[in-house]
Amino acid sequence: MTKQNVVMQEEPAVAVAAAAPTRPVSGGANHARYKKFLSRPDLSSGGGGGGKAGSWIESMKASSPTHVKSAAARAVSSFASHDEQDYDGWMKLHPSALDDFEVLAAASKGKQIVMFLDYDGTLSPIVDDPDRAFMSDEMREAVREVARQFPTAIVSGRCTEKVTSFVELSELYYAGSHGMDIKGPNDGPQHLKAKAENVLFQPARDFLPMIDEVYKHLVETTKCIPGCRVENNKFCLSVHFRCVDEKKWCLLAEKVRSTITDYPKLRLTHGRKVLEIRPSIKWDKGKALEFLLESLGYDGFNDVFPLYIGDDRTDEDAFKVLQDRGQGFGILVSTIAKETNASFSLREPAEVLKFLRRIVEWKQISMEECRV
Ligand SMILES: O=P(O)(O)OC[C@H]1O[C@H](O[C@H]2O[C@H](CO)[C@@H](O)[C@H](O)[C@H]2O)[C@H](O)[C@@H](O)[C@@H]1O
Repeated sequence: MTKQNVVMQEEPAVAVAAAAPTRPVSGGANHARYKKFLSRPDLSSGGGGGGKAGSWIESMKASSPTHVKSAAARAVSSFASHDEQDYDGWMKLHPSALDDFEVLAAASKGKQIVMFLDYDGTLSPIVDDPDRAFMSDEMREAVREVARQFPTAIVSGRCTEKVTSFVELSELYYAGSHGMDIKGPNDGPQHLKAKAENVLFQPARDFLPMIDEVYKHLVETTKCIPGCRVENNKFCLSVHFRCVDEKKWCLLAEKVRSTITDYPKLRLTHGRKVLEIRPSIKWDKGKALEFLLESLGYDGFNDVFPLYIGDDRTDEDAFKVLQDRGQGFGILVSTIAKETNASFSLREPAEVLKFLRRIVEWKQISMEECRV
């Protein structure tokens, strides 16, 4: 494997899209159940192509430097020591899920844990090339063990096919394209497979031709910008600027802005060094979490305990759902202090690995104790 530039820390930008009228869309056997969410405009954001490229640039710049600062470089900079102070205060509000594991375990005692895992920056480190964001074999093994103990879903901005090919575990649920492409496991115990058939859901299916058209247009118009990369995530698009010279960000923002101006049914959000274009439907990772809980038969039950681990701004929708339901916990993966709806934190994928191993071990011990 080629050595990748692993990114240590970043500040995510805020979402800056605008409301656009949406049309009802269809998508799979579960469409009727979730129709109520689909015809509403997304009021949390701005408008299709509306807004000025300048404000986009501010959001793009709110991210950390394009390339990684090494741990050593951070250690010697005064910026790092100031940051560390902020981080210590923040950690009091969002304690480490490893250090406070017992608190978390006690809260879930006697309840059915359901595990939700983001992919990039959570199970795999952030690297320059999105096609090479592989997860380690140890991580895969840990996720496999987790799925043996608890229903487990991967919730990602990537298209379901791509994230499935990275994770390579057929016993999981997958919610790709920011939750707009949900499918159940192909594998596993019969009772889970039966439930899985109820899970296929694609609320933005009508947008496929539009997304394809915009993808082709963006590939064409951004090809003059070195380092820019447009990724087709099936129901949404990612325009990566991690490897674009900062001097060209304005040009890139303008090209993306002018493209989506022609598509008022699309909206723009920001991720980690990425502009994300998606349908203006009221559907996100939080809605996907609720959908999966309901499909698994846990809706309305007090004895279910969802855990959601993620690093990105798009994961906040899921953290918020858990906070509003007063159920389970969100765990934010971050090495810096950030505003979040998550209750706990972990610093990086290496800590996620430790946490996953720990929860499996805890579950096995609890089961042993029940037997004796
Ligand atoms: O929801 P996620 O699973 O976290 O997916 C969000 C985006 O992740 C990927 O981009 C990010 O990771 C890349 C690889 O480390 C990195 O190069 C890029 O800068 C990050 O934004 C993925 O490529 C996107 O399509 C996802 O939307």
